[in-house]
Amino acid sequence: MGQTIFDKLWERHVITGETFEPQLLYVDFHMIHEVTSPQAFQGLREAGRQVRRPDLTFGTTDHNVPTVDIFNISDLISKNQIDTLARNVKEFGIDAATHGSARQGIVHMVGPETGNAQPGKVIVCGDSHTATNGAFGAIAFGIGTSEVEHVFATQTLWQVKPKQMKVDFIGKPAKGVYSKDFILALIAKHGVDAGVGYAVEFTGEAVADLEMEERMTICNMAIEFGSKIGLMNPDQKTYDYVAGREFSPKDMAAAIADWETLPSDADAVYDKVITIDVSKLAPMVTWGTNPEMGIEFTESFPEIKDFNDERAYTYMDLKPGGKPSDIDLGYVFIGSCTNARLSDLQLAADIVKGQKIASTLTAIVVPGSRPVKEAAEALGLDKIFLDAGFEWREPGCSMCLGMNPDHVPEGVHCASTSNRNFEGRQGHGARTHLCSPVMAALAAINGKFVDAREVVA
Ligand SMILES: CC(C)[C@H](C(=O)O)[C@@H](O)C(=O)O
Ligand code: SF4
Repeated sequence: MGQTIFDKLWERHVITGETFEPQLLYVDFHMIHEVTSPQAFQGLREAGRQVRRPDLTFGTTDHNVPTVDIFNISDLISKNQIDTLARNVKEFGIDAATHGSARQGIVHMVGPETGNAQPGKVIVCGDSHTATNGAFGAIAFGIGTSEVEHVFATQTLWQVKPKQMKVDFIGKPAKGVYSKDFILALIAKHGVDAGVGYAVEFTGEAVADLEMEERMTICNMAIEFGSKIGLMNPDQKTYDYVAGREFSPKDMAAAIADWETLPSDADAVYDKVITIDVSKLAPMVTWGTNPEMGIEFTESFPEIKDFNDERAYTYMDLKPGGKPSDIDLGYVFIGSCTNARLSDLQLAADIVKGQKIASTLTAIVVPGSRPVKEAAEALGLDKIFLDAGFEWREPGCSMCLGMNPDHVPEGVHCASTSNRNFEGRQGHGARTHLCSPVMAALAAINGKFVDAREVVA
């Protein structure tokens, strides 16, 4: 019987234990950030332990980073977490993209950018969007703080092998429809719980056609589909992305020869298969308070079917039957580990170029990392955004979640390229509408959502 990429990677990493019982997995790479690592370091210290493989561990600061002046951290908890990370990596001998350094960025951007995200690896991080790295053909998943401590001490982790699902994206998308729309459409159709207990392989010609950055957007939101693990088969685009980075393999030819054995076999068996024809998709916009509460731009907000819908409509101050184009937007946020890579900013800048944002709203662009910020500035994208009336910020998680000074004001509707639209996620009473970077850029210009298919040539 054929094997999936997931089977192959799992098998390579099991140290001990029986299938369907907890098995001890070897961890190839461990990313850490300032929010979920302090207690784990403290645990090590109290037990008199060291980090077993500091060379396989890498840190960055992201969640608490102020994006106007990164060194002016007025919130004491934030400052303490950022200072603590700097102290801990120093004490335990870990390499890090420290505050303000050239490699700094959102943790799920730093792994790929430094060449640490590679096919064949098991990658973990104390953060739920770690599956972003799965786009490289890796098993990558988020872990809790006690597991972070376990990985520090042993470079291993106990895990039960999950079931497997294949999500086949077939067809070619219309212009104006992006990978963000693929994943939002999958979640809207099947729900935020559909992936619970599964490792999800995203595959099909529509995935093969995507560039690596667009692929990462899909794997990033596996957790919004309920799955800790989302992954893709590596191909030439993957190898080209990994090559030439700081931590890419010294012998790329040998690495590629191995990576070519990883993709799922044609006769591999899955516990569940979902097929989505992306040629039938339209740009997506969420109307409610979880990522499943999303519709195609041309649809109306659905009828109330349960208490959750009722509560979401009240929180969002919207009504069934309304349209995305009716939403009175006051904010636009282009950022986050879902959609703040260079290609996202380029797509948004192409829309914005030579235009002005609507006078009724505030719009900010927050590059996901310093390398992205610098590359964007080298291309003059910062000027395009600034000329249009956007703010151009320092990299960090920013307005994706209210852990730093960037908040959407209470009651204000925000078009956001991030991944979560929970109550209060972008600030107390903030009303988030998830969408692609192009939909967000168009919304900034028009003051309301418009159909990207009618604008993108
Ligand atoms: C703060 C962190 C633990 C959290 C996560 O795990 O995802 C955050 O990154 C988020 O996106 O909600
Ligand atoms: S950008 Fe948002 S989703 Fe990504 S790690 Fe930061 S807070 Fe989490």
